[in-house]
Amino acid sequence: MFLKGRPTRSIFSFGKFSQLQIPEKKTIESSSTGLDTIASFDALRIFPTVRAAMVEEIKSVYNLKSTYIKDKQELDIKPSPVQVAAIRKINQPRLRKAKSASVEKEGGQAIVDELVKSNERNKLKVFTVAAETGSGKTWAYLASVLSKLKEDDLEHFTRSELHYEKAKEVPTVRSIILLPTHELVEQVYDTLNRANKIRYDVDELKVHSNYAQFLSLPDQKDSLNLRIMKWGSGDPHNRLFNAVNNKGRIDVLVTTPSKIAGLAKLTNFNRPFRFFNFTEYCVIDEADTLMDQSWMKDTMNIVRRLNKCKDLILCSATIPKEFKKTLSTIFPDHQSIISIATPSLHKIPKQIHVKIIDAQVSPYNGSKTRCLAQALYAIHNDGTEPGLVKRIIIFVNEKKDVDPLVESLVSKYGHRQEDVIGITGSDSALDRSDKLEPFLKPAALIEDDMDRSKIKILVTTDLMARGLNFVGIKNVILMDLPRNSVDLVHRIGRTGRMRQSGRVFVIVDKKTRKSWIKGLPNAIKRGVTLG
Ligand SMILES: Nc1ncnc2c1ncn2[C@@H]1O[C@H](COP(=O)(O)OP(=O)(O)OP(=O)(O)O)[C@@H](O)[C@H]1O
Repeated sequence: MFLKGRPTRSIFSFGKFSQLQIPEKKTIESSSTGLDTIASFDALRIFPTVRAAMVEEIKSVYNLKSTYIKDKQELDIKPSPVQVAAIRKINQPRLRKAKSASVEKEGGQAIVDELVKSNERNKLKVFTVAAETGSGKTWAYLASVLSKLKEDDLEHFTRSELHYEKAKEVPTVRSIILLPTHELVEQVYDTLNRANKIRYDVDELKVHSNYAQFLSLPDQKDSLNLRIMKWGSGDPHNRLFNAVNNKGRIDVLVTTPSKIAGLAKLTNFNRPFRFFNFTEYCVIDEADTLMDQSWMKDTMNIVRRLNKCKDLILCSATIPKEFKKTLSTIFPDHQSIISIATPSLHKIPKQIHVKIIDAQVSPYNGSKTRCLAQALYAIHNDGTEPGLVKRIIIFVNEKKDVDPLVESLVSKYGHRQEDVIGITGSDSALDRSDKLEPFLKPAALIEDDMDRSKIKILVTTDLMARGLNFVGIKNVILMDLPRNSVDLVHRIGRTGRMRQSGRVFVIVDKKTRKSWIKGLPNAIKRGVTLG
């Protein structure tokens, strides 16, 4: 195993495929202050109704199968480290608009003061949020964005109720969440939708008096009542235009960069980007993907158009080496970049156990498929997850290998056709969503499974490795060594999410049986940062 870097911080280098930026010590230290003292969302600056809806949404999808808790209402939801670190830094209040120039300062000085304040109020701030997989980054940025939308509404209301009502009719998109795939658009949209529907009793929230009048409004007192829209693959462009033109502003638009970039090709709409002229908050999730060369053009075309954007939040579980350079070319003013990184960034959660299986030895004699079949048999019969459908995710590097592997597991190794599912980018969005469904919710009881499956195997590529919130998956098998350490982190991160346990089996053969990969399990156990 390569251990390099200063003795105090050993790095596990993923061979020549090492692509992960070593997290900066000062960033981690500045993000870590107070992590151990803040054990409740109440201690964080979150708009009260957003906090209430968030906690209830997290409870609503919590996987009780990994706990001894019977009723979700008994859950005590505490903020994860990235949520503490990100919300504290992002949700800083900006200078609010002064009612009138400060009377004691006459003439020029008052104007200068107001200009300085106006710059501060409207200056673009770029936040980078980096934390390990499954650590709750989605709510780390949603809590911040939704709080700002509510604070802005409160400010409108404070000026006058008429002003507040008029603001709702302005045809604009107030905030955008950008994600790389249709599945992630669905996932974040579903999270927002659930939170938006949560009913709360404002009286029970014990809110500060300056919220009371605002929160007694009919459209505030029972639920967040935000206008949330997903604009995914297959959704026509005029669906966005009609939504904004006919019903007024959209609070949160969840979409992909290519959807918005596609507006530029429209000839039958004048000024198709006009709805983004007043967008104030933008999140780029899986930012290292959306800012790599294949996505960069679309992503940056959008960011450049958001000339009223105040907060740009770049979020990811991995910071590749070139990411820092990319950022400094786009945002030369380093002062405007506020980096947030948790101590566990680029570390595999310790509750994930990694095992290397050598397909070169007997009885596999170099056949990785035979080795895989044996691993599946062993998992199937190891007594874990009793009574539940065991779900296993297998990652291969090449899309062309998915179907042949599915076929081989069924025809050669006796698995039932309905128990082995292959997903690639060639599948339609609808097919992918149907196939993924059993893996995106807690394990079902065998007797409740429509196919009476005892095991459900998903064979897929890195397309499904990023960001997807697989629920309660206990076994991930890497049929091929990932191309680099970024992909390794995301594949492994489909299990062991939010402090749950998980196992990862890495199958190697003479081509990939590098000496260093054998050091991976021990490096993870020792909490070594991946390079
Ligand atoms: N404070 C919390 N306490 C318990 N569970 C939480 C908390 N915050 C979020 N979760 C749950 O943790 C799971 C993972 O959250 P999320 O998908 O945001 O992780 P992530 O950091 O974005 O992962 P990835 O890097 O893989 O995208 C979700 O099911 C979410 O409901």
